[in-house]
Amino acid sequence: MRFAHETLPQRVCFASGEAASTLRAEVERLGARRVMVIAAAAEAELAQQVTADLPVALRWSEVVMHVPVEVAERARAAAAVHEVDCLVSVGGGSTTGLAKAIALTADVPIVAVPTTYAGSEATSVWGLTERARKTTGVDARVLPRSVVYDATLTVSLPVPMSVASGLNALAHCVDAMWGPRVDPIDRALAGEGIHALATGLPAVMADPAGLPGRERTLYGTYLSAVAFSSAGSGLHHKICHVLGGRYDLPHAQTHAVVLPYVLAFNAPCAPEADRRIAAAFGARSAIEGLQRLRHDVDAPKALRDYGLEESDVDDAVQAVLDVVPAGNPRPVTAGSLQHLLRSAWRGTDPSTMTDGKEDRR
Ligand SMILES: NC(=O)c1ccc[n+]([C@@H]2O[C@H](COP(=O)([O-])OP(=O)(O)OC[C@H]3O[C@@H](n4cnc5c(N)ncnc54)[C@H](O)[C@@H]3O)[C@@H](O)[C@H]2O)c1
Ligand SMILES: O=C(O)CCC(=O)CC(=O)O
Repeated sequence: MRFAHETLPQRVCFASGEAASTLRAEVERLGARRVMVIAAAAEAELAQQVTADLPVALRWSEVVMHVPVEVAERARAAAAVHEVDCLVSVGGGSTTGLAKAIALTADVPIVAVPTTYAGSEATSVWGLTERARKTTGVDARVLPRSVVYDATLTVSLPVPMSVASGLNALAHCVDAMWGPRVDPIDRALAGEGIHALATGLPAVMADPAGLPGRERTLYGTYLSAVAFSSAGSGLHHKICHVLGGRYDLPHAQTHAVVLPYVLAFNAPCAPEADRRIAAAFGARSAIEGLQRLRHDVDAPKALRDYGLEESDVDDAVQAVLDVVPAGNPRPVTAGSLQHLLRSAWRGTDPSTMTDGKEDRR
């Protein structure tokens, strides 16, 4: 066996019901005196609850999904004017993403308090959108120094958003199985992540106010993000980044819709991934396990429901072809991508994707 796996330096605190005291301790560990709290207006109350004891120099609420560069520039300028020495993000992936955009140029530490299952808090991946093009990169400076997971903060996340966001996390696990830098440790983390999410999300559906399902989903989220960050963006993430950046589609729902199509496309040419994903779901095949979960949680079904026009599909195919990751288990052609995206647009049965016999390497 030969591989090198990089474990990222980060403290992770699971602290249900104790975000405020845990966050304060984490900020004190960093010796911070001038904290910038980043929270969207919708999460202002949650943020106030957990940051009341911090030495706050600035509260920032302009948060936009996919982090447009002009929003990042305004936040960076404010952070500089207020001489902040620590960024505390309280919110979903959009909020964490803005903190990362600031840390990328200001080199100040982030403490992240996630309130969705996007997983950005546990990756060193940043994303910025400029003129409808989403650029992503990897930089050690954007990895939050500490993460505080408090499941009570996710109880207010509506069930449909919880499902979509949890499937965003599941997509990190699945895409990690064939990501460009995947190693056996990533696969092990991704398998445990799939198992946690596949049991956590139905529990959230059954009891949205209960903590066990929320805690399990957060645990799966963390594992998914570590696996994804190490393995890198595979075909699924590249497709979703094009759709999110170019057509401003909602991030989590886009992931939730596209995932079964990419899985159905790649699995026939990725037998080990198929076997591991199936085992994590307790199913005969990866796609059977994913489709069962999607049915049980009433997952988002079609891109046409989330703002993509049918006439955008051809344009999207060309844009994705430019960013297909090297080493995808199955060769990607304009024709296969066209079929994949058109199927995802309509929400047709993913098992109608071809079985890949003609492409098997
Ligand atoms: N860099 C990474 O590794 C990474 C990973 C995943 C996602 N992302 C980025 O994250 C963004 C998407 O994140 P997201 O899907 O979490 O969306 P989001 O952060 O935009 O949140 C979605 C919605 O949920 C609301 N919300 C958040 N927490 C809530 C709560 N506890 N209760 C009620 N409402 C709540 C928000 O106000 C918002 O309206 C995208 O820009 C994506 O690119 C980055
Ligand atoms: O921060 C980003 O926008 C890039 C990484 C990312 O979005 C992961 C994902 O697609 O869920």
